Amino acid sequence: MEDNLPVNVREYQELAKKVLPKMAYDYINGGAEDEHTLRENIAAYTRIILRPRVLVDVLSFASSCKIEDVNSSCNAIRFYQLYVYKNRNISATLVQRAESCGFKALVLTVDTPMLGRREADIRNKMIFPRSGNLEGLMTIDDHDTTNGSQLERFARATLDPSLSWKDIEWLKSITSMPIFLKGIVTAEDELYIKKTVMKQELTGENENGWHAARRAVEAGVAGVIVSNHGARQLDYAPATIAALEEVVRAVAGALPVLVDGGIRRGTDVFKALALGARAVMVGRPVFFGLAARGEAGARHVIEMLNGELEVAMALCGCRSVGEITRSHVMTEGDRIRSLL
Ligand SMILES: Cc1cc2nc3c(=O)[nH]c(=O)nc-3n(C[C@H](O)[C@H](O)[C@H](O)COP(=O)(O)O)c2cc1C
Ligand SMILES: CCCCC(=O)C(=O)O
Repeated sequence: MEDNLPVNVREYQELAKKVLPKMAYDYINGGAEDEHTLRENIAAYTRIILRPRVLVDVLSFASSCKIEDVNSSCNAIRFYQLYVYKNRNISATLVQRAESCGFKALVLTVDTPMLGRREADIRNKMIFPRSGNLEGLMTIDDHDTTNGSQLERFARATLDPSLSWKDIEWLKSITSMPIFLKGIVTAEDELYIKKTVMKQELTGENENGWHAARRAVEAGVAGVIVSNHGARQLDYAPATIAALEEVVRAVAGALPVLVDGGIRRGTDVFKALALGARAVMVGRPVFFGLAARGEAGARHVIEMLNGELEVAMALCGCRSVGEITRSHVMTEGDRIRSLL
């Protein structure tokens, strides 16, 4: 066993910064433009306060809340994240490969019709490693390592900026995997999703009911992920934890809502669940763990978050994830409303 293992995500981040080449660390850690949303993704969590309950007998908490309950990146279930390329055949091939490998769901990233301006990458003349997945499917003719971000040029050449709702229909026609949409931060998008999904499947007899919505979900979009791409796309997009509740309300139980962005503590996971997320996803913490200590580091990061969540749950008086409720947190909005 190594001495002095990091005890939290921030310490993993410090280690990752020490061991990674600057270009790689900046690529992983950086966000778009002023990095306002990058800071906010984390800061918005710090403004949410927990409201613990005491004397509720939580001694059995260790058995009831595995990270699997809240994190879709566990070993057992794999989701395949998809970009839609200008050449649809490439995306179709990737989808079919994922399906035949046993991936359980597709995560379609919808916030990247083009790449956000990541200024650290532009400054570092970032070179990105060729994706093995695209071998034989795409030849990328870019030997220019002297100018700007190579990833940005790759994205401009290959990603389809005309991606739209009709492509969801196309995706559904080529796969039986459930499709999650990743990159939603407003109720307006949510309502559109709900309407589109429900229009196809609702019979009218039970238009507002859970059953109809569930049938719709089974047949259509399986869920949405409130995400701003780790603040790497549109700077000044809302912090995801601040956007979550608006989206959850708009969906009104018709679809599961997941969230990512800025989660660095078990208490952050707790806050996201309290505000209506069915599960959370983490990005950079896993990269930091991986960079610092390989697979063991990545695993440790997830275990630490799980351990922190268990403690937070126990101290808030929650014996299972299902016992975490909206009244266990106080947001800035709640504070303002309480003064009125
Ligand atoms: C280095 C790096 C690469 C990423 N690549 C992708 C990607 O290819 N597709 C995607 O949908 N999101 C990508 N993301 C965004 C993550 O999926 C996720 O939304 C984000 O990292 C969550 O925020 P967090 O890092 O604060 O946890 C990437 C993030 C990082 C840090
Ligand atoms: C084409 C972009 C792939 C990587 C990515 O999504 C990111 O760096 O955030």
